[in-house]
Amino acid sequence: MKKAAIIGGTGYGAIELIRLLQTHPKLEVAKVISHSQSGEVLSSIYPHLKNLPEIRLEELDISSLEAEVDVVFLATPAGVAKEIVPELQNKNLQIIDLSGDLRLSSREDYEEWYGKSAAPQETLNQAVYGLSEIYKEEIQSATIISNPGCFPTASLLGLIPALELGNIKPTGIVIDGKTGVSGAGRTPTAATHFSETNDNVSPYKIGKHQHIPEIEQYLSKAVDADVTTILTTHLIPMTRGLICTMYADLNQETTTEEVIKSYQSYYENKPFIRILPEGQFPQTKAVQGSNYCDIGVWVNERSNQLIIAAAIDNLVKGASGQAIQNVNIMNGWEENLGLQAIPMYP
Ligand SMILES: NC(=O)C1=CN([C@@H]2O[C@H](COP(=O)(O)OP(=O)(O)OC[C@H]3O[C@@H](n4cnc5c(N)ncnc54)[C@H](OP(=O)(O)O)[C@@H]3O)[C@@H](O)[C@H]2O)C=CC1
Ligand SMILES: CC(=O)N[C@@H](CCC(=O)OP(=O)(O)O)C(=O)O
Repeated sequence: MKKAAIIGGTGYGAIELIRLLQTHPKLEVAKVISHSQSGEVLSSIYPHLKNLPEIRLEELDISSLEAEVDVVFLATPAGVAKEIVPELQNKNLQIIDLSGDLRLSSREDYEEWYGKSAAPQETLNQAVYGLSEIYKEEIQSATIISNPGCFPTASLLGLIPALELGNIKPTGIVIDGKTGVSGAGRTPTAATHFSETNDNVSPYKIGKHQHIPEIEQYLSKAVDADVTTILTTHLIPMTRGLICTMYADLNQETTTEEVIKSYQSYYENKPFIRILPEGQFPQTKAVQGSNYCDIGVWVNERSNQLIIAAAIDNLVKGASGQAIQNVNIMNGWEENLGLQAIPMYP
């Protein structure tokens, strides 16, 4: 059994890792590290964890991690991993960062979009982008994984097949994203508190969302040319779930049936991608609590455009589930270990 440490122990990403790893046969949680509440028992903060063996939150001791664990998950806000990972990166550890700190290859882009100083270039160079279905080969030999953001996960999984297969033009792609409130983490803000989010749908971070450069970086990689795109994110009154509905111009006339077949073949043997049959579209409830990404497509023959919708659970495929999937790939294990639960419904 390999051992994992989780940094950022009292956050949503961390408790989702703990939930999922309960059923993992080859990886167990050995240490949960908290900068704000070390010494506390985690179930005193999260009562749903009460019947697990006691998890006492610990302080971070970077020097002892290598001797105690094999895998380190950083489920911390932007700005934390860029300080910690450089101290861990040449030790015998597999490191998975759930934040945006290591996702952008350009330090200037990070500083512009995140408003913080970037990680050292050497750390960025060693980090592999963990979009599991697309970069499996690179992930297999990685020691540092930069886990994708939630909107990038859904939009890249939805768009990359059509771009790589030449179905759509790389210009003028529009991504309309909607997310549940848990995407903003546990600390409440004026924008996320109940009376602001309940009975409301609101666009946010228009033109400024930190996932825009991440999406553009990997769309550009898919076509080997610079791609710009529009992402508009909306906060909606639900706890979990995220859906991106995307619009792109087709390169040539085609049918929904043909595009579905091409997606099915692109994602053959990818256990977490479910391509929906013609006439069906993804919905967040159908993936809730699971690592699935459901994708539906439709050719709008009147405008010669492709509509693609992709739904995930932001905390599972959008964060902790994909992080575990990446550890499975790095270790040569079955990709679905710890991730076999079917979605919760209704
Ligand atoms: N929520 C989501 O749907 C998704 C989240 N992510 C990313 O994953 C990461 C974790 O997200 P999430 O768990 O939702 O966020 P939370 O805000 O719920 O948790 C983050 C945790 O990090 C710790 N932390 C906060 N500030 C600091 C600091 N200055 N130094 C060290 N630790 C700190 C805290 O835990 P403690 O005090 O116990 O150390 C905090 O609870 C973030 O980078 C987020 O952007 C990515 C995709 C989706
Ligand atoms: C509702 C909400 O605020 N969601 C967050 C999700 C970001 C996230 O979790 O990803 P990073 O790791 O890139 O910060 C947002 O849209 O910024």
